[in-house]
Amino acid sequence: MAPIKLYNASRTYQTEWETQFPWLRKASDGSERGFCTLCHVIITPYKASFVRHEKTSFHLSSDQNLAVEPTEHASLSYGALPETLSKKSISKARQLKAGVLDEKSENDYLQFEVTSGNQSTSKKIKLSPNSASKSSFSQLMQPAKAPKKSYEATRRYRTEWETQFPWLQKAPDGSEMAYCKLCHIVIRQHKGCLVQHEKSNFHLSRDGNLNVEQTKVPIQSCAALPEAPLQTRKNKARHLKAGGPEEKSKEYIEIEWTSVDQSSPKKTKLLLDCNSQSSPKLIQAAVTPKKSYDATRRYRTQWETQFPWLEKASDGSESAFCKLCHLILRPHKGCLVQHEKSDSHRARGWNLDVEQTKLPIQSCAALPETPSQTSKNKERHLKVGGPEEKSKEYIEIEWTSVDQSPPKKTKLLLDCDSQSSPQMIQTAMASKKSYDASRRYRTKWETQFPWLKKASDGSERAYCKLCHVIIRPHKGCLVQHEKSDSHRARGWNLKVEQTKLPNQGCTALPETPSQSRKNIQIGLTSVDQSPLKKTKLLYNGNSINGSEDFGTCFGEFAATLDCMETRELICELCRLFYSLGWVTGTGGGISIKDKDGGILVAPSRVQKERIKPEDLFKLDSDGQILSSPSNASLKLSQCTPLFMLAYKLLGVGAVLHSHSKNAVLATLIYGKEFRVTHLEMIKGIQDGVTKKALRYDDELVVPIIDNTPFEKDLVTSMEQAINAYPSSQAVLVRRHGVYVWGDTWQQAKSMAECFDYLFEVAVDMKRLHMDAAAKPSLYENL
Ligand SMILES: CSC[C@@H](O)[C@@H](O)C(=O)COP(=O)(O)O
Ligand SMILES: [Zn+2]
Repeated sequence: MAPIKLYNASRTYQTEWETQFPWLRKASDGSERGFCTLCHVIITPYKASFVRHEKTSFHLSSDQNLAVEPTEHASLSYGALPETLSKKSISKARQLKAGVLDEKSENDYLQFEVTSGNQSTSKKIKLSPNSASKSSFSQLMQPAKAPKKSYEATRRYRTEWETQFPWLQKAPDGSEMAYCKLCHIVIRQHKGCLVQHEKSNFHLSRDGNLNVEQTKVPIQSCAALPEAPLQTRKNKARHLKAGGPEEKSKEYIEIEWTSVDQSSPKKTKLLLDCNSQSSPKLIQAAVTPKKSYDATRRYRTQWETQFPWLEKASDGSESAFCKLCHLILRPHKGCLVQHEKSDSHRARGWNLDVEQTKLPIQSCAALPETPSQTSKNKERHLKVGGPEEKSKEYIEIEWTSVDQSPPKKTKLLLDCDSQSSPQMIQTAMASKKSYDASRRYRTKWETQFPWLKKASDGSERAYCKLCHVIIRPHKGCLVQHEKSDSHRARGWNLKVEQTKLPNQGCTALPETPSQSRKNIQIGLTSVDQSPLKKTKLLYNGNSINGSEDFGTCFGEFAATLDCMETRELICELCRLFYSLGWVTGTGGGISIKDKDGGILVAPSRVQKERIKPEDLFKLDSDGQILSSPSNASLKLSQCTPLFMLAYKLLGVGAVLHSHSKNAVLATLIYGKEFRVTHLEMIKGIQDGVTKKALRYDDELVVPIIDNTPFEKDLVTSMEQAINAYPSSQAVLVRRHGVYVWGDTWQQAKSMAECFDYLFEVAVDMKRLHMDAAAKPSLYENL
């Protein structure tokens, strides 16, 4: 292809040319070139070029001697979208010229419809009286002949160009012309013109291809893109992004890149010249991204004045973060404004925290009666001391911020046209009834959410004591908030304060310390900064010596947990017991009393290892339900009547129910009682009467009751067993499992482990034809 000749850079476009060439305008691409408004082509700024162009059949076929006079419409869209006279318009013009239509007499101008893509606009066409010769008039009278096909007219737009020029598409005007999606101009359907256009500053300034972001260079040694010039590299990168034809024949590396529209990263292949002169460094240099628009942006702390809900994102980036919506936002003021207007953000009501306290000005028109977004915006402007404040009247109000900081005074803008009264202001401000307005804060939520209190702004909203954010008075929102990273990062469960370690030779924490227990260990101060509280520190049963007071080892220093901690603990223990095979197949269960005496019980027929704190039921000491899970499909565990037996009869702190195979097998090798002796793990069991730990050489006896088709039918026999064996801390249920209890959950857990071990040993001894109930002397002679 012949190279495109560039015009002399010193040339400038002359407006007076337009007198001679009415179709001519200055090109809108920032250059000094001319633009044919009929053909939509750019022409070098030489008079000779225009003359030449005017004679081309391409132009003639468009012109038809019609001098177009741009109207306002035309100048507005000039240079942008194509404006092609519709055939209907041309034929009308012809008829006018020929005097077939009489509109000519009324007006020298004719209002024409000009089609541009799908749109049509009005335009005036001046009929040039001297332009057409008589012959051309008579020509016009003839039915329109198909114009002689010019070189241009035979050209076709080629879709395959789009591979090379990702900014390209077919002109939306139905013609065969090309169209730049970035510059919004029509270009001749000529590859040279496309290349030329791509190099123009106008286009380059709009070039969206400078956003390639290299994340990894998996190929280590390859020649990459040339070091210079920059534009060439950009072009290559672009070619690759577009998956140009070269890609197939050469080596490439895979890169990830993000598009200007911030959509998720895409993978693409980057072409490499594998002539091996270059190093990976070069690759890197070549593809090192031009900083995208966002990459150069910085978070600005001063935005927080205007947007009280804003903080810098905690992910180390320069992004902004909405404290209410927990959303990361682009560090762009426009985006923040946009976000603030969003329904989701407004539903979180950051701006409903203005509290009007006094109206010092007595007579003033205030906010509109039906407070629309505008009034909210007005308030906001005032809160942030917007520009209007300076020029208008205002009243002073006190308001509290979402961060619960001391009330601030601010000025409320008033439209001082004095039609309104302070009442109106009040009405205006009070009438912002939202969805939330009908909701009420419920104190009982605090049981489940210890970090919760009622917002102190007088509203019905909830407030997180840890995150210092106001939350909608909606349980779902509380649950949601509790799960949020920001909340969890603040360690809602750090409210136990360790005061002393009463005994030096004791381990404090259970073996698998969950976050809450770790917290006990590190002794954090209470979130609400209330005076020191005493708490009990767990002892580990390993330190027990036989016959020690069991309570000394467990009970006295056992940390009692609040409702939420207890809920968490049950979930954790369920997972643990599942892994031991104690609560598989939805069987088995756990119930623990919290420090306020509330009995927490898991739901029935659910996978116990997957339950969540909010799935638990809370009962009082009579077994009455205090709170149920919000998921109404959850039913109370069938084990509940059995758990309640131990609570009521023995006043214990926790009851566990295991379906352990060891327990089941043990019930198969014994009759009415499970008996073992002379096993070290017996020392891990408490005597329910003496409250002392059993000795190694004591005999451990556990009653065995027969199973029933329904769990609830075990109540009678279990009650009898408990009464008949007051020392026992467990009841075995034949072919079913075992119930174990303790004064604290730690005791119950620890004893359940010891029991299980002893059941297993007894079963294994039976396999070895030995009797675990027999004294060792029985075997001394073996
Ligand atoms: C596998 S079903 C087991 C149940 O019938 C029962 O024995 C049990 O331990 C659990 O009862 P649940 O009501 O699911 O808590
Ligand atoms: Zn069971």
